[in-house]
Amino acid sequence: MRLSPLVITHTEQVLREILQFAGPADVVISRYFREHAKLGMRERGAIAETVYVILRNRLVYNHLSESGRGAQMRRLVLLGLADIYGVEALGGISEEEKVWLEHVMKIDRARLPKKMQANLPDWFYNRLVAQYGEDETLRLAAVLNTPASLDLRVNTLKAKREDVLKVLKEVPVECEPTPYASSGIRLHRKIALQNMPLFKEGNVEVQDEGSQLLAQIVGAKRGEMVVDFCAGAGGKTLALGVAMRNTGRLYAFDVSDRRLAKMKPRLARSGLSNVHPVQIAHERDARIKRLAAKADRVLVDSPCSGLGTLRRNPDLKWRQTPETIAEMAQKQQAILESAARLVRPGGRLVYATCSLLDDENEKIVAGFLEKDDRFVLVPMQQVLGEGKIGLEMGDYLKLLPQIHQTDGFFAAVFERVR
Ligand SMILES: C[S@@+](CC[C@H](N)C(=O)[O-])C[C@H]1O[C@@H](n2cnc3c(N)ncnc32)[C@H](O)[C@@H]1O
Repeated sequence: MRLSPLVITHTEQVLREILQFAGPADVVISRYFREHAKLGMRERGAIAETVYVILRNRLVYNHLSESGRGAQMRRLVLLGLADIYGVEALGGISEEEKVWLEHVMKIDRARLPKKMQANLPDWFYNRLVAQYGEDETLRLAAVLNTPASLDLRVNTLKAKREDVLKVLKEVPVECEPTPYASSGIRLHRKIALQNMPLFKEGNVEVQDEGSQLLAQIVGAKRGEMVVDFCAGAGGKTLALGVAMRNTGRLYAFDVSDRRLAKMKPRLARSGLSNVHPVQIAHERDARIKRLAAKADRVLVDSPCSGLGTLRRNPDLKWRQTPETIAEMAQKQQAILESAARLVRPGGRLVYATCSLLDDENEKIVAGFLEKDDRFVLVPMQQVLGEGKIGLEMGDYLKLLPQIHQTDGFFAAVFERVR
């Protein structure tokens, strides 16, 4: 099947905008498609996929595009398209471009410098190497630079995992239970889930297995008072509400009205009625004070660099800098300190990020424990045992894409002992 030459020109235009890194790639792509309503589904799919491949492989493509002639943006797009569809599938390329592409596609990328193969910005690569060593960083980078699987969480208020697996297999959709999360299903390919009764009736939600595990380690129980301090569009809120079997009170705080609004239809589908979304102005908002020392459990799913989610958001690695990480760390410390005030004596506090960097993880935990001696760390192995989760961890939950096939996640659990 030959691709329309239009795919090349449109991808060039979108890419030009995205490479200015003024906003998230998915937002730019959605806007571009709204402005070009006539683009067909197939073209849209090809444009989006090509942009993502280029963002993932940017360093290697920059290197390969040094040869050849014409605008560099076009050469990047041709490389992306050739990687996905093969040179023969490209419509509207000149003979010269074809010869060039056939030549560069034969280059053995495994012989390029390791750092280039990782396709990560220098500062990030260096920090990962300092944390994990070079070999592990290369394994991590290789997986971070591939698309994620599609994971679902079964809403066990409405359905059983084995029944949902049966329905999916009848479609047929190849899928299997996730290895660690108790309600997860992993699909082998993306499907138009939004149109399926399973989704519309609230039996499943899309959620990475790592996110499901974070909600599980909170350990929320029936009848408790739980606070999801950075609830966003409610991914973990929904999982917590189900763990509480739709009883007790679950506060969903966030500073973003827009994100909280996205939680509404999800809540409606889920059938949960124990969730109370509250928009707060900032982490020291007066509305938080009346819950001081009342919560059994508080989850801080903190704003972070998102560098653990590069499989889904490959543009993040080019948008973050050491400066944005340092700013983020200050915010994380402030949010964790404020959220801690809500925990009752004997209650638990969970700090989580989807970052791979110590600066946003271990260092925040150390800073917090140093300042607030009412809290002690609960070793993650103990927490996992309590939740019957079959994972081996030390003090923290550290999920890594190359090992656990999830996004990169970090979590620490604290108990208030005074
Ligand atoms: C990692 S996201 C949360 C994702 C969400 N928990 C989920 O599972 O879908 C972090 C959230 O923190 C929110 N946030 C940022 N600053 C905050 C603050 N000072 N207090 C509370 N929430 C904040 C952001 O709006 C964002 O929605």
